[in-house]
Amino acid sequence: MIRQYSQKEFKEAFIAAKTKKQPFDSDVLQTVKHILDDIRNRGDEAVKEYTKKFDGLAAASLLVSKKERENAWNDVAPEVITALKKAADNIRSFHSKQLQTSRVMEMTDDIVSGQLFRPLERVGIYVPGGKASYPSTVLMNAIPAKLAGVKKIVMTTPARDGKNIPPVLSVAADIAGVDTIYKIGGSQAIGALAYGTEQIEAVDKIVGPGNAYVAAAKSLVFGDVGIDMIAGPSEVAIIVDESAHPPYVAADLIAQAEHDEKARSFLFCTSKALLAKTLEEVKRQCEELPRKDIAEISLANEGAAVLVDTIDEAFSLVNALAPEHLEIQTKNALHHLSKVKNAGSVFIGHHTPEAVGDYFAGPNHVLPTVGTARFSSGLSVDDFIKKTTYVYYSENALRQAAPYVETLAQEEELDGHARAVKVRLEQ
Ligand SMILES: NC(=O)c1ccc[n+]([C@@H]2O[C@H](COP(=O)([O-])OP(=O)(O)OC[C@H]3O[C@@H](n4cnc5c(N)ncnc54)[C@H](O)[C@@H]3O)[C@@H](O)[C@H]2O)c1
Ligand SMILES: N[C@H](CO)Cc1c[nH]c[nH+]1
Ligand SMILES: [Zn+2]
Repeated sequence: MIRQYSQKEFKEAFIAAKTKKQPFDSDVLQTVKHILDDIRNRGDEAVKEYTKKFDGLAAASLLVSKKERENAWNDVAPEVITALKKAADNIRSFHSKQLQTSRVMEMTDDIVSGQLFRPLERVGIYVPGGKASYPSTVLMNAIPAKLAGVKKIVMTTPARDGKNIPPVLSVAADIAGVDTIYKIGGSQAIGALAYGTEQIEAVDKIVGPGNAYVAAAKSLVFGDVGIDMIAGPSEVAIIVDESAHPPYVAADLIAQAEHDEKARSFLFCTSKALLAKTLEEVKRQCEELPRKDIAEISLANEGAAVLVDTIDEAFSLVNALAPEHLEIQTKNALHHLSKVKNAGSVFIGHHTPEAVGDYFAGPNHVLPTVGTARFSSGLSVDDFIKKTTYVYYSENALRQAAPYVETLAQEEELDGHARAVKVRLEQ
């Protein structure tokens, strides 16, 4: 099942190796290029054709109507609605503390400078819906946008049954404050959001995960619109010592593996006996899993277990890997937090499975993958805010600055820049 690697082998296979960063191949890219061009040229007509072709939905309007949104509430179990509302409260509370307001950096009689914080006007949220529905992803994407003050949040997701979107996605959208929902999936959704059609107004930024077609489309429209990130397959790295419980560790490795055949679950363990027990437990638990096939493929092809001498060695490998999720299941786990340099989100102690973060705890579950946690962060309120700097100088302040500005302008041989200062001080 999960293969064991020496530290050296692990470094070669997962860190030094030039892992493919783009989660799509050139065939997918070509298909998506064609779809995007078609949508730019033919608008709604093309969107409808692809929606019929890929999702089996043929409809005059792809908008989820007010009536459909109201009816959805009758089709979702009360306990699911309660859980969504409770999760939404936690996500809102966590993200509300990320909010920053415009700030003044300097304020004297002669100089005022600062930063204006302004929300994006229109944001598109892609919610995957090909193989499964993810209401948690609706909350994770829409709540930070709403808190940031985005004026219009437009969500798209495919109608899996060829008719309607899953009611639970519509209910989650209502709870999170989504304004408009369209029954569109894949690259045609990304194209419609990026370029606009007769029915759909273009947005300023597109966020949310999706399959290879969605990822390829997001990479191609970037520049015309903003995007959050290109999400690759999910990952978890778990650091454990002899205090860990094999059934807990195994369950968490499997929880990530059941997402996708390409998901990556890594174990770093200081105890040989515990490592062996955990791998046995993984085998046993997989047998009971409805998504056994996906998890087994993922664990066998993409998983790795590494025996380390010390916890510090485990952190050194994990920091080089920069995983999407890191779990620390050791004694005094909180004390190790300071050793984390690169990871999307960290889950600390024996009673904090990553699943609690996927749904409920408050931090965002849209996180950097395949090593990109070295230079980027998970989705947050900041993704929906633009920061504009401003400066005011009095004549006196300009006079003080003039010699320096003119010197630097001359150094760069930009006489026009120097003149823009001089001309104001000549009389
Ligand atoms: N990182 C996260 O937070 C997170 C959360 C939820 C899901 N995910 C990931 O999102 C992905 C969801 O994938 P999915 O497929 O279930 O749903 P999806 O909604 O991303 O993709 C479905 C769409 O793909 C398009 N498509 C399918 N086959 C096509 C083809 N041959 N040519 C052109 N377009 C085609 C169709 O338009 C269809 O509507 C999974 O990999 C899952 O692990 C990630
Ligand atoms: N673990 C996923 C991100 O890697 C998010 C998710 C959604 N639902 C369940 N899990
Ligand atoms: Zn998950």
